[in-house]
Amino acid sequence: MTTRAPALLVLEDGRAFRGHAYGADGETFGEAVFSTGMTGYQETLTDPSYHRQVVVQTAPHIGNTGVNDDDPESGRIWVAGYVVRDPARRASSWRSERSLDEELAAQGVVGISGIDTRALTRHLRERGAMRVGISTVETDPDALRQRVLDSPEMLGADLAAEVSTQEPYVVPADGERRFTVVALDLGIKTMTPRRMAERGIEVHVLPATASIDDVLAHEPDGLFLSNGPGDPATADGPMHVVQQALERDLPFFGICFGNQVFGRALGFGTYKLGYGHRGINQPVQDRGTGKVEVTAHNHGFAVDAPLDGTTETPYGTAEVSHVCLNDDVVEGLALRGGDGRLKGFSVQYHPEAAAGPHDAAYLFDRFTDVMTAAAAASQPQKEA
Ligand SMILES: NC(=O)CC[C@H](N)C(=O)O
Repeated sequence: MTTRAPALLVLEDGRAFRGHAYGADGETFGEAVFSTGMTGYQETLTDPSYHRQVVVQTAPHIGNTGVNDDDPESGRIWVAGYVVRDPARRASSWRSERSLDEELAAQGVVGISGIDTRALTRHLRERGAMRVGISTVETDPDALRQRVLDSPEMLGADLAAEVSTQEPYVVPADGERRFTVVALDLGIKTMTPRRMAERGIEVHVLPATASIDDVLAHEPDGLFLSNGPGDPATADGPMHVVQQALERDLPFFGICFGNQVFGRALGFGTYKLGYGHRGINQPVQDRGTGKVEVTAHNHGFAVDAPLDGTTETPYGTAEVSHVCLNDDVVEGLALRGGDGRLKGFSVQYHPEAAAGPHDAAYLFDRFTDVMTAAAAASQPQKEA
């Protein structure tokens, strides 16, 4: 690979790095975040939750296994920009169909290579996630910084509708259908409905703007809310759908953005983390069983709920079910009815694990358990 043209990266606080063009030429802006995953760059790039974020990979070699058409988590690359230390000079994998550099260029994604990603990551850890610009056309850091300061912030960004499907679609159950679930697409990853389909769930994926009537029209056994980009404090529409579903005792499961929206529906607040959790080896404890699972994360916001004790809500009793052992951030919520039955739950991390470890796959089984128990509870009681 020949050395590409110079490129410039400038953070909103003025720190600048010089490297080389990677992917498309041009200029891009977004929120600078780092991901510590050693594998799974294709899944990272195509995760809609990264919309408007510039991802810094801490793994120094990126692109080694090229790009294939099987692993993407959506129909396109969503990251606003891509920052790597040392791109692979050639891709080597029997599954590879083209190089990552070619793919980024074909999809118009501006990147930068050859910069000290360790120094950049340490800077973001100390100062927090912040806006950034990458340019292959601007050489003056002050001029680029001015444009970074003019670009939109992540706090207050309402982005789910920008990545959501326009039209409803169905992912059929593998084998016999056991349950029907409506999934609100706030930025859903391909692997999530697949994990449900494997368990006999037929998934009706609806746009982020769907109403409770749209949901109920499918006569679902449960409601699911997906991951997604932006600030959960803006997601009022989906939050009302969750509240109306809980009023009707519809079993609920949420992942990531879905966990944050569930938290808001239960009356908790959300807040922005300093630099977030992004990687595939984050330790989380399931407080019900005491077990620790190694999990995949991608979140910059979190739910503000008390770690100890329970909270009474209009829909039942809520508690924090999972916690991150690195920093005590809330990683899951559980809602129980008066009889102690689990009515709904959610996690801040990624049990679909694309990419990542499969420790948390049991949560999809838990969803089928909740739907089974709800169906049993709604059966008319037999005469004694
Ligand atoms: N992966 C997600 O769903 C991310 C949720 C939210 N946008 C956050 O950054 O916290």
